[in-house]
Amino acid sequence: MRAGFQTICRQLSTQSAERGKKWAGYSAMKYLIESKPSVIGLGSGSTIVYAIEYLKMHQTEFAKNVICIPTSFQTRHLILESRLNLGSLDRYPSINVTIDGADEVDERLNAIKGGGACLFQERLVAQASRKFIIVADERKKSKQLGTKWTKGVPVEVIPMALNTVQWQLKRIFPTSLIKLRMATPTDKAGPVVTDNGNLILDCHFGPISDPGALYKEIKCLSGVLDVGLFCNMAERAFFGDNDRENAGEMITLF
Ligand SMILES: O=C[C@H](O)[C@H](O)[C@H](O)COP(=O)(O)O
Repeated sequence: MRAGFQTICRQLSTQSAERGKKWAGYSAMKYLIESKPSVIGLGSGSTIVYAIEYLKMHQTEFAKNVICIPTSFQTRHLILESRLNLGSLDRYPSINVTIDGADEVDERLNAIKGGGACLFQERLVAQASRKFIIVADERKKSKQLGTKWTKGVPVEVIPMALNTVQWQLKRIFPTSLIKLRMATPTDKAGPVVTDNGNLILDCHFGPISDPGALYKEIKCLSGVLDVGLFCNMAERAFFGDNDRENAGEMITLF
């Protein structure tokens, strides 16, 4: 009986989160289209699906012509499936604007990313972009990173460096839990493998007082490909309201 009640609560919370994600994805894409960019970056995850859906639904001249740069296998597939123009960083090293999801976002629009193991390509595309926009449902808004997203900061590590990087991290952060991310056993045995053939260490630091400094400290370890802390990159964010249909908030930094 109790388990049934919990299942219903979980379903309701998922449904309301989808409402928030949809508003964020649709609104950000609508906003992006207004500036008529020629090359756009598309992030990964479940919220970005709504942004791509909006573009697909509006089969305008813009949708026919805009070049879309993916940040993952997932997004590449979505772009092709939606019959949009797939581009690459090789051909388009400069991007007008990128929309991407996030796992937690603070008031300065610093974000934890990589909950879906897609951080490295996301950063490549974000750093090639003149504007970077975050889309998320309101649960992701936070006063301090590390307080809402409790699964840890994702760190992408090259497989041959796994043990030594894990050891280094434990030495630098002795009180933090550092865990190799494992796949769901029904989907794959063993660890999660990223689109780049690497592994993910989820690092539980608790509340993060200086995300920029933490990013630099971890990123400089050899064997670390990327760290899921995106600081001073986003200039705008769309947070969808989970309780009300077609509602949300846009935050602009500069
Ligand atoms: O690795 C995944 C990406 O960083 C996603 O953008 C992030 O996890 C947010 O995903 P979602 O929109 O599914 O919450």
